[in-house]
Amino acid sequence: MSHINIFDTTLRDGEQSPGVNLNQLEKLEIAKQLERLGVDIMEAGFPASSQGDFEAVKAIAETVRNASITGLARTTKTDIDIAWEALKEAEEPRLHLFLATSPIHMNYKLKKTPLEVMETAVEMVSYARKKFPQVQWSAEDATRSDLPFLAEIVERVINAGATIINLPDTVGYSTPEDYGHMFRFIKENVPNIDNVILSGHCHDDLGLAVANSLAAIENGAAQIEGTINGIGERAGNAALEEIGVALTIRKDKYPYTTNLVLKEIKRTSDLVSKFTGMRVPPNKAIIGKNAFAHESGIHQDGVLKHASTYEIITPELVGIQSNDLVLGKHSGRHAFKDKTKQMGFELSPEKLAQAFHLFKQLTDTKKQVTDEDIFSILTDIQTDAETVKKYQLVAFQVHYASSTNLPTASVALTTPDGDRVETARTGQGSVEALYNTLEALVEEEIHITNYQLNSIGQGRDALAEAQVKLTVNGTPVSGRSSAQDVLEASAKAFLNAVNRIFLTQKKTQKEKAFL
Ligand SMILES: CC(=O)SCCNC(=O)CCNC(=O)[C@H](O)C(C)(C)COP(=O)(O)OP(=O)(O)OC[C@H]1O[C@@H](n2cnc3c(N)ncnc32)[C@H](O)[C@@H]1OP(=O)(O)O
Ligand SMILES: CC(C)C(=O)C(=O)O
Ligand SMILES: [Mg+2]
Repeated sequence: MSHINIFDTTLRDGEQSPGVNLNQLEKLEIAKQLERLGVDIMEAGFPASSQGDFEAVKAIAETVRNASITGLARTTKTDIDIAWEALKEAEEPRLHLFLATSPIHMNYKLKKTPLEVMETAVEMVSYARKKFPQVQWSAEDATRSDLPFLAEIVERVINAGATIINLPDTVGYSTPEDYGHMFRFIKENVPNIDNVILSGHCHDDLGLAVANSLAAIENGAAQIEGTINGIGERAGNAALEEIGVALTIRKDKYPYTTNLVLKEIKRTSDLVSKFTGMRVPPNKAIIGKNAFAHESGIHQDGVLKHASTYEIITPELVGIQSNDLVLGKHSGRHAFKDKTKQMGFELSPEKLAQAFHLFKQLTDTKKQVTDEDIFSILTDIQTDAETVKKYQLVAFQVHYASSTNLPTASVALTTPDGDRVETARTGQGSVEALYNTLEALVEEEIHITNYQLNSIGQGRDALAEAQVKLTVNGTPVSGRSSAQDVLEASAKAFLNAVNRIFLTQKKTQKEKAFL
């Protein structure tokens, strides 16, 4: 059976989703989880695009040992040099160099002739190979490129030293038949094509990304690129969990192996969803809440008689536990520590103590503490930047007197300089009153762009998770927090977002020296 390399780009193309803004701690947590999931290559970011991306890629390259780490670069020596500085400590550093080959992109965006594009690609691949043992070259917008031109440029970049050739459907325009045909054409018309690995990279603008990826595999691609939960630019990228499970469940049709550990899918999906704030729709294949739920009588009857009547995938295959009831009021530190390990967290002793304290507080007020609740506590704590100066919530109160009076919130905070400040404001609703008060207390200029409230699990005592997107002095940031009380979760999510600006500000100063 042939092997398919799985190339994950959640941290690069996935982070290009509008409104998504991951900090370094969150990126590292996702990277460690992708390693557990068994991806072969991880695209950790675009190092030359910002100091923040450079640092995150570097940290991931220095941490992850069981996957090849790559970073994106334009065809410029500066981008390649910066990428090398970020990636050189990786176990297997790899450069991902791209340049568009379609007439539309060459004419209107790059303003280069096909010959200039060809020469630039060859020169930069050859430059990159002096540093990197592996160079992947991507023909951006390959699916709208002239095929004979594509074949010629691919042949030349292979001669220049490219070791992987990626043919992306950048704008999600292709159909499975077109995409398969392009791979066959390149296989048949590029004489040195067997010296490299061919890769597929699909976007979901027409809802065909996974189907196109499978067509690429059937026509010679030995590497497939995608993201967890299918997040990414516009309608997103091919969802890797769907490709991994399709290759497993339909082995009869696709006789290929991957290194994916399918039971890590659920946890990976949960982490990505939580950190990006992009919730998974209930009907999403493989990891949606309804993916294994049977609602109608005839289906339920069938499943009770024999699960395979309506179930082609078992929840256990992708790591969904049927019974997620776990620790309770009387559990101690050892059991809790053991649980955190089982859930894939490696917490410092201080963070573990903090998590245990929150868990115990929750068992006092919530009837059943589930894995979902513990996961939420642990992810919040794991990615809380402890060293940064921050605003902290001391106390708050919201008065909702009657439907004729506006709610009033009073809040007390400690500021990054350690001062205590407090004030009160009204609003049309309780959350607005609270946010008006917080805005009045923080020094920074705040503009809220999005606010979402969800419950974690079920029941009237379920944890609330608030996610907020705002601009702080014009810089977009997002924050989240969970608590049993919706207002507490909302206030903490607001401060979580504002506090991120201190990380960003540190970077901005460095960035001046960097660019
Ligand atoms: C298909 C994809 O997903 S490609 C990856 C897209 N990802 C991103 O763009 C996210 C990160 N990007 C950024 O932070 C910024 O765009 C930066 C830092 C990379 C560049 O910022 P700026 O220098 O301000 O340029 P800006 O983004 O406005 O324009 C892009 C420039 O790169 C050029 N360019 C685009 N692709 C390439 C390429 N592969 N190689 C060389 N140059 C390229 C464009 O033609 C344009 O050049 P011009 O200024 O001469 O017209
Ligand atoms: C950078 C390239 C590979 C890309 O993301 C695309 O073309 O979609
Ligand atoms: Mg892409």
